[in-house]
Amino acid sequence: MVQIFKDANELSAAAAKMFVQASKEAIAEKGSFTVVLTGGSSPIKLHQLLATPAYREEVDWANVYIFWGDERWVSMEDERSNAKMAFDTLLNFVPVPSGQIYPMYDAANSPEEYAVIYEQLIRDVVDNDGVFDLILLGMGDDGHTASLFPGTAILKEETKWVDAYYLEPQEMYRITLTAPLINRAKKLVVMTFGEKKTHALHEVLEGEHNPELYPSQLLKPVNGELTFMVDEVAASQLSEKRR
Ligand SMILES: O=C(O)[C@H](O)[C@@H](O)[C@H](O)[C@H](O)COP(=O)(O)O
Repeated sequence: MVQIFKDANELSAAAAKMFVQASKEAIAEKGSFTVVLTGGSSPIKLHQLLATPAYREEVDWANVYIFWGDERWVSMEDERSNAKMAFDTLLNFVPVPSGQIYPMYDAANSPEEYAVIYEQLIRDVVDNDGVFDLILLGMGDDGHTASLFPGTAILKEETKWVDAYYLEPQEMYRITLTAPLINRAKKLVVMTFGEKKTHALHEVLEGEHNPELYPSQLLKPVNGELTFMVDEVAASQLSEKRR
């Protein structure tokens, strides 16, 4: 499903309502809400809204479990850290127990070792089937999502849930959930907006199937639902029927 909003503000407000609703449903059903946050700049407004009293008080944070979809392998003080961004914009302002926050980084391990540990953490905290209640994702200008970049071997991964690799062009390690795990989620939401995303969004949703080039095409939930929340500018090359 594609939802089109006037601008990033409207999109972020709708995403905040969706987050609240998803948390209520999951907690009513099984007592916990397991959510995966994304990096990049797209979720910043959503985070800031969730930290305001109107939304903050609607979420039962004591039962929320926070994971990440991907991370740049840098310390949590580094400006490039997705975890740092989430603490600075959301997690420092909401009463989620610190023991229920699982950054995708640990200085005591190598990225490859930590990928194995993180997968086990998901089995222990989420469930043995790796079904998250909500996975939030962004999309890069090139159609990547999480750290699933065009042309990388990780796009072919079929068994591991988490993996790490050296991303040559950025000269750093990335650690990421893989498509087989992401596609197990109950709810997958890709938030993306702005002119730089127009071309990739069109290719991902309406272009030829070529996930090697547009990895967001790998998003195909097995049992859950996939929603692209986009703004009018990003959607401007989509066919009429979507708008
Ligand atoms: O750590 C990362 O780089 C991300 O998690 C990545 O997948 C991001 O979501 C996209 O690159 C979109 O980034 P923007 O939101 O900044 O456009």
